[in-house]
Amino acid sequence: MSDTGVTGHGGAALHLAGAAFGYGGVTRVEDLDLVVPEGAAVALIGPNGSGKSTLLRGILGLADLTAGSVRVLGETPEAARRSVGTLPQSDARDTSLPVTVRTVVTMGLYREAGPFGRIGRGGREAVQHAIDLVGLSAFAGRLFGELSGGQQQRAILARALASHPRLLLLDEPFNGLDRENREMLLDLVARQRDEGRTVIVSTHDLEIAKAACTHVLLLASGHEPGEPGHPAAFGTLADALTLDAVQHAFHDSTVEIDEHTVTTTREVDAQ
Ligand SMILES: Nc1ncnc2c1ncn2[C@@H]1O[C@H](COP(=O)(O)OP(=O)(O)OP(=O)(O)O)[C@@H](O)[C@H]1O
Repeated sequence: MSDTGVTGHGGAALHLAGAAFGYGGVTRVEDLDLVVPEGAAVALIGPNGSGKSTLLRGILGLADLTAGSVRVLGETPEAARRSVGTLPQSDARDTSLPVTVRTVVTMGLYREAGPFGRIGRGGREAVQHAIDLVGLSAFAGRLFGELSGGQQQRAILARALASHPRLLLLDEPFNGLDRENREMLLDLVARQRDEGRTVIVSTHDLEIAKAACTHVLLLASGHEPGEPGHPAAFGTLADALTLDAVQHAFHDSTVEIDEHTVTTTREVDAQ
C-alpha cells in the first residue's frame, strides 16, 4: 500500500493536497487542494473534459495520482474502496449480461465478501432493503437489460447502496432521467446525507446542486485542448456557486446560469 503522505482524516471524507490525477503519466486534472467534511454533499460541476470523471476515478484509485496526496476516509483510495459506493456514467454500463436486478444489486456486496464469498442472511436483507429503497421491489427478478434506462439507473444505485457505503460517488446520475426518476434520486441523495453519508455528485444541473448539495466544486478546463482541468471554486453553495466562478470554470462569457442548467454556446454547438 503506498503512503500518500497525509495522516489522519479528522472527520474528512476526502482530503486532497496538491493532488493531480491522470492516465499513463498524463495529468488530466490538477491543483486540487480541498477537504470535504464527512456528511457533506458536493456538486461537481464543470465543462466537458474538465476532469470530473477523472477526479471521481482518482478517489477510487482507478486513475493515477500524478502529484500531491489523496486521503479517502483517512485511507488510501485502494484501502477505502470497500467503504465507497459508485454510480458510473450510464454509458459505462453493460446491459447485455443476462442477469437479474437482484444479482446486479448483490454485486455491491462482493467488494467485502470477495467474488466467491458467501452472502449471508444479513447481506440478502441489505440487498432487499436497497432494492426497496430505489422502488424496484416489483422488478427484482427481471433481467437488468430489459429495464428502462431510469430503472437501470435505480438498480445500479441500489448496488452502490447495498453495502452501506460511507462515501457515495455519483457520475452524472441525472442524465436522461424523467421527472419521476429525478425526484426519486434527489430524495435519495438527501436521505443519504441525512444518514451521515458523504455524497459527491457530478452534474450539469444547478437545480440538483441547489436541491441536494451542501458544497460545490467547480472545475475549469485547461485553456488549450489537452491541458489539465483545475478548480475554479470550492466551498459551500452560498459561497462558491457564483456567476463569476461559473464563467471562470466555463471560460466563456456566453455561459448561462439559471436555476436549471449551466449551458455555454460552445457546448450547445458541439452537440
Ligand atoms: N481512460 C482514459 N485514458 C486516457 N485519457 C482519458 C481517459 N478518460 C478520460 N480521459 C481524458 O481526460 C480528460 C478529462 O476527461 P473526463 O472524462 O474526466 O472529463 P469530464 O469533466 O468528466 O467530461 P464529461 O463532462 O464530458 O463527462 C479528457 O481529455 C479525456 O479525453
